[in-house]
Amino acid sequence: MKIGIPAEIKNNENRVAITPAGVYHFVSAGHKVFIERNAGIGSGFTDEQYKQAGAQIVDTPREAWDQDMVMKVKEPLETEYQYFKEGLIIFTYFHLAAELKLTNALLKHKVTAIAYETVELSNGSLPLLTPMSEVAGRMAPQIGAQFLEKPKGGKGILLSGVPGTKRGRVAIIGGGVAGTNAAKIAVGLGADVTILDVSPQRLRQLDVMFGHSLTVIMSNPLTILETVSNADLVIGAVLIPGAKAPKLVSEDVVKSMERGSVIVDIAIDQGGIFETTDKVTTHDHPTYLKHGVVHYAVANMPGAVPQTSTNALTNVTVPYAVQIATKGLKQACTDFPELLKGINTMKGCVTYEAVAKAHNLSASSITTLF
Ligand SMILES: NC(=O)C1=CN([C@@H]2O[C@H](COP(=O)(O)OP(=O)(O)OC[C@H]3O[C@@H](n4cnc5c(N)ncnc54)[C@H](O)[C@@H]3O)[C@@H](O)[C@H]2O)C=CC1
Ligand SMILES: CC(=O)C(=O)O
Ligand SMILES: [Mg+2]
Repeated sequence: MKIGIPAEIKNNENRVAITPAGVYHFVSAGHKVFIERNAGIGSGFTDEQYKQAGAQIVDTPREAWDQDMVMKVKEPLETEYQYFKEGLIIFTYFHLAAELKLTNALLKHKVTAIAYETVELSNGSLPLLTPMSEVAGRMAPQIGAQFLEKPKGGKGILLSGVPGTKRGRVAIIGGGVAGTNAAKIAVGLGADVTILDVSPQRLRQLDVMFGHSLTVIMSNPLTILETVSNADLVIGAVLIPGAKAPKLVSEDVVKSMERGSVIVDIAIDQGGIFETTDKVTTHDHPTYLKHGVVHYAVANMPGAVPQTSTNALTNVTVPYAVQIATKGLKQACTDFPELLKGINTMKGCVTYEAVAKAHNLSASSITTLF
């Protein structure tokens, strides 16, 4: 199979979909890899390193896109829709429940869209989302700490406090991968941390993990109101796989927060869990102020730490991509059923229930389309 790797074009997206080790993996299995010039520079990989691993360097995005399967990191942006063609496989993050225009373009051009974020193992875990949720979760308290500083627009509180003063209060909504990783760092920084989740089983696991170093609370509208209105920093980390994020924190609850408090909505890539995170921000302009609260809503947080993120992401994506290239998509899905869940569109149909629901469409069964 011929695999194309375009350079990422989203704001400050410095990750790339393949490392030289990944190229070597494909080429050893008999495939050809075409990488856009300088696509790896932001992650610390030179064209020379890719060439040595067996890739061909191409000068234009079109040459990278004009292959059988394209691997990317972030969802295709509008300027990339021109490269869509019937039967093309695109393997990347899509977040389609929050992306109507992109969904329509994929359907119109009969593209097979395999979304990293919905590849799901039988135990419900999301192996291709996990590493980036780990990264974004660990970044969230350090970003929050920075925007709590007065010159950055915050109220001017140090999360750890110092002897004789109050510690900063951090509320984390959603105790999955991103939330747990955010909690680890927030506890490490010395903050007073509360984590909320709706799964009783998850609450028990969090209790075992963290002991008395933080407070674990059942998530419901009242506990959200109480915790958020008293927090200096609120981190949104809820996910309903593939679906648009539920708006769990109302505008009134945000209004009840003290001026200069900070919201970091990690779940913004699925639409965000705050009524007030109604727009996505970029690494260039990461925050906006609403009701006196600093809102951070960057949908590609891990793009800012590419040396960590590219390696963590490609460690898990490339082995699946090599299976698809070697066996064909149908056989790869038979051998690795988690990949079947990753297919969001194929042959002009939406094949993922939660995405179809988000756009008032009906989902087709993938097995009838193969
Ligand atoms: N902005 C960015 O750059 C990035 C965003 N993400 C996003 O972060 C979000 C979280 O991802 P993961 O942690 O991997 O998901 P996860 O599935 O591991 O965790 C989600 C948690 O939310 C909990 N939950 C569901 N409903 C809830 C409610 N009403 N109240 C409280 N908790 C609730 C679930 O029980 C689960 O524990 C996703 O939207 C993901 O796409 C991930 C990486 C980067
Ligand atoms: C998961 C995701 O959206 C990201 O890593 O950018
Ligand atoms: Mg997006």
